[in-house]
Amino acid sequence: MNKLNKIFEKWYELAKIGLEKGLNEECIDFSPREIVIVGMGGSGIVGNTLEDISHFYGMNAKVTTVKSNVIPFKPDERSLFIVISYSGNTIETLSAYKQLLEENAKTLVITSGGLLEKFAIENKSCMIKLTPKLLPRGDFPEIFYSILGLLVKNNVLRAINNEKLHSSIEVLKEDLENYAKNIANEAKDKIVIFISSKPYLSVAIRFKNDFAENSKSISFVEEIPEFLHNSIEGINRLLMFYKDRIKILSIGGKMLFNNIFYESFKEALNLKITEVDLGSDGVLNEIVRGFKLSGLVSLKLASIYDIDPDETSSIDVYKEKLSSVLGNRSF
Ligand SMILES: O=P(O)(O)OC[C@H]1O[C@](O)(CO)[C@@H](O)[C@@H]1O
Repeated sequence: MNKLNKIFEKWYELAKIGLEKGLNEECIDFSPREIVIVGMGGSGIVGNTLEDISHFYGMNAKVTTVKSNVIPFKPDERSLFIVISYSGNTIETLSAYKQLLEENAKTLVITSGGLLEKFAIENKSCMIKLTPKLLPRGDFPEIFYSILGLLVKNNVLRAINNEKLHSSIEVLKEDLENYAKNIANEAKDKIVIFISSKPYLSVAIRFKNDFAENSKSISFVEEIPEFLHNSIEGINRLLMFYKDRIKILSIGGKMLFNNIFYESFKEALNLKITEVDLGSDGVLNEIVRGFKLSGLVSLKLASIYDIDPDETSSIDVYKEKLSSVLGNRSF
C-alpha cells in the first residue's frame, strides 16, 4: 500500500492529536485583528479552509492566506502570522518567514522539523510540532484542527465550541469508499471543472490539488457567480468540441443559491452538472467530509490509472532546480 493511503487511515487520530495541540497552545497573548496563514500546497490550503470557516461562522479577526515567498504587506502589531510547512524546508515559506522575522511580526510556526523548526527555535517563535514521517498534504487534519483549537480557545472563533469541534472529527470515521469510487469513475479520462463558492471553495481547491498531485490529472476551479460573468463563454465553446471529455462537478453549489439562481446557472452551461454530496449537517462537518472525499477520490483515480499517488516527480524537479540556483544562500 502507498504511503498516502496509510496516512489517510490515520486522519481521525491526527485530527484528535491536532486539536489537543491547539487547545493546549499558550502562544497567543493578544487579540489578533488579523490572522495570516502562510504556506504552500497542502499547508497553504489550510488558509483557504479557514477563510471558508470565517466566511460562514464569522471570526473576531480577518483571515487571509499568503501562498508566496513574499508577504505583500506590512505586518500590523495586532497581526498573527501562522507559518506552516510540514517539511520545514519549503523555500517559499522559509523566505516569507525570514521577511516576517526582519519585520518583527508575531509568528506561530507549525512544522514537523527541517530548517523552519531550526529557525523558529533560534528566533524563539511559538511553535506547534507536527507528527513526523508523514507527507505534507497528508497531514491536513492535524494542522487544521490545531489552528481551530487555538482559535476557539482564544475566542477568535466563537461560533464553534469544543463539542462542535469534536463532533466534526467523528465525520472522519464515515465510510465514503463506495461514493468516492463512483466519483472517480465519473472523472476517469475527463478534464474536471470544479464549480464552487465560499464556504466550500477550499474543498474545490483541495480536489483540484489532490487530482493533480495524487492522480496526476488536470482539473480547474471556477467560482460562482463570477464564472458566469466570463469563463462560461470559454467553457461552452470548449464543450462544442470536447463534450465527452469534460466533467463539471459542483462542490456545495446547490446549497449556496436559491432555485432561480441555480436553475439559471444550469441553463447557461451546456453540460449537465453533477453535485458532489457533502451532506447537510453543518458547514464545518461538510468541509471536513469534502476533504476526506477529495483524498479518497484522488487515490481511487490514481489506482484506476495505475499511478503511484505518493511520488511527484515534476514538483521534485522544480524544487531541486530552485535549491541548486539558490545554493547555500542562507535564509
Ligand atoms: O508543507 P510543506 O512541507 O511546506 O510542503 C508544501 C507542499 O509542497 C509539496 O511537498 C510539493 O511541493 C506539497 O506536496 C506540499 O503540499
